[in-house]
Amino acid sequence: MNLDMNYTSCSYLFFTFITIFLLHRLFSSSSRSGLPPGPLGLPILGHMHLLRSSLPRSLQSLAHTYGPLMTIRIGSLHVLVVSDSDTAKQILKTHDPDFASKFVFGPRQFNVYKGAEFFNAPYGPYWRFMKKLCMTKLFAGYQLDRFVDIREEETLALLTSLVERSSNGEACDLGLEFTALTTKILSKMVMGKRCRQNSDIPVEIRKIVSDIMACATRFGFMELFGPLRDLDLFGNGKKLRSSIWQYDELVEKILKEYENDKTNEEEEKDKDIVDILLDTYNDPKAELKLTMNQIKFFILELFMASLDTTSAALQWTMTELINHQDIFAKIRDEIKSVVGTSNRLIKELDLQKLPYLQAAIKETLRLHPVGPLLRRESNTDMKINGYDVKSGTKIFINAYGIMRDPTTYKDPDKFIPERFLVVEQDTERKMGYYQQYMLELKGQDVNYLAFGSGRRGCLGASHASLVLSLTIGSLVQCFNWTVKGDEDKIKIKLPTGFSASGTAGGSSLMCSPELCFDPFGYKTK
Ligand code: HEM
Repeated sequence: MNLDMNYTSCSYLFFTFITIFLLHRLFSSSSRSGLPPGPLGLPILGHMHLLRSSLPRSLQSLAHTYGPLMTIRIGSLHVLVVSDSDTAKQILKTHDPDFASKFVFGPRQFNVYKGAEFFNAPYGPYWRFMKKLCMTKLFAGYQLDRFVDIREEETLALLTSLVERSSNGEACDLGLEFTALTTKILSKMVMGKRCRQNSDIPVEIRKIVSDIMACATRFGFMELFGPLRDLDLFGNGKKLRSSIWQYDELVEKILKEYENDKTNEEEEKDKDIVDILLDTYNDPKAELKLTMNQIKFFILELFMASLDTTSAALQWTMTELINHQDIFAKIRDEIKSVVGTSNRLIKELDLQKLPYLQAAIKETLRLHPVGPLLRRESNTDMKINGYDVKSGTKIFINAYGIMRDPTTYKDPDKFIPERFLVVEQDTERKMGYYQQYMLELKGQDVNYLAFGSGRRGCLGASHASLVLSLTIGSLVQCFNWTVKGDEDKIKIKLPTGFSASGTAGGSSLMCSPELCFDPFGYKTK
């Protein structure tokens, strides 16, 4: 009897094992096709049933089974997912030009500026032309230096409003404050002249850009089912198109005012981003003739690329600092040691002397990257990790997973800013702490991908880093922060690695500022 049972269980186990093995070979992207491995897929859904609300996190855990290069299918979307820094290095560094296109994911068919994209443009003449313009003019170092007054002025305006709230004992929604701050800074950089004449422009832009982004993010699910993506079942496409037309009306008016007010005497140093774009548009010797639609869409893309990202990064940093009061206190001490007895507010010039503040921001973005999955598309056939990667293959680089890899980062889920100070002190003698910091921030080191890396890395990283450091430094210097309600810590409701909503923790960051250093000098305790 026992023997029979053992025999039956063994046969059962044996056949189960063989069946699983055969099914795995049948459904997974096996080595037969030369493709990297991947889990069992379902018809139509693909691997959707294996993915949870945090896509980067789900992909990170699948990579533990299927390795650093795996095949994933989400509905009709077939992608290769890169989950370690060695493989990422091949894509972002060794073969960077061959992977310098991005695959597009989103409701492109409802965009009224068809074919005018820069952010998602393929690696071709238009993208190269605009990238050069960004690097040499629009976001060049000297241009960013010129915008220092805008950043300091708007930070001061934020502090003024918070001092007022603090003296009235009111809480504030930091999410809203940060989005207003980042819109005002960018609006003044892009179209400063118009903003000086009409201070409502940033508010109008923020409303339109928020509407556009809200509509655009509602498409995700339909997008995954190929042909369904063109059916505007819930009317989001119509809403999206109408918001873009609204933007078009506003930007058209602004561009016309620029053309009308144009004078030949204008000095280079007074030019804002719209001035430079229009100069390029009117330049008969320019390598490429820009169209008005390209200019309009480029401006919109700048707002879309920067508002939610910078605001979310600011919110995540404040969340981590409020939840780690010991680190908050260390940053304040560092600031005190730099401003000394001068009793003044920190300035951008001080930032180079505040490595702990910078490390805390860098550590926040390591844990909570606002762009957790980098997109790439191959331009040519090649082999990666011994697997065939055909031209046109779509790739996700899991920046979230790579930045939480325990082989690179000890205790990867913990908030430890000190981990960045050690590396920086080692390299300090070679090139200076701040330069090293900026290079790492921009993805020089493929273990740190908060701003992406390679040709398609973030173009606003230097600007964003200045805004983050100055804002967070000022908020730490001037206020003690408590969470509204009974809790002493902020509960992070959204799984980390998901930040599409642009709000840390998935809800508004309601906090109470208690003034401890008055930047205006009349209420200091
Ligand atoms: C904390 C703030 C920000 C974060 C965390 C962030 C992050 C990123 C990431 C992860 C990418 C994709 C990079 C890649 O695929 O390798 C990206 C691309 C980009 N970002 Fe940012 N970004 C921020 C702010 C900004 C700002 C303020 C601007 C402009 C003013 C900006 C402009 C861009 C542009 C134009 C691209 C596309 C580059 C290309 O495809 O050629 N970003 N950003």
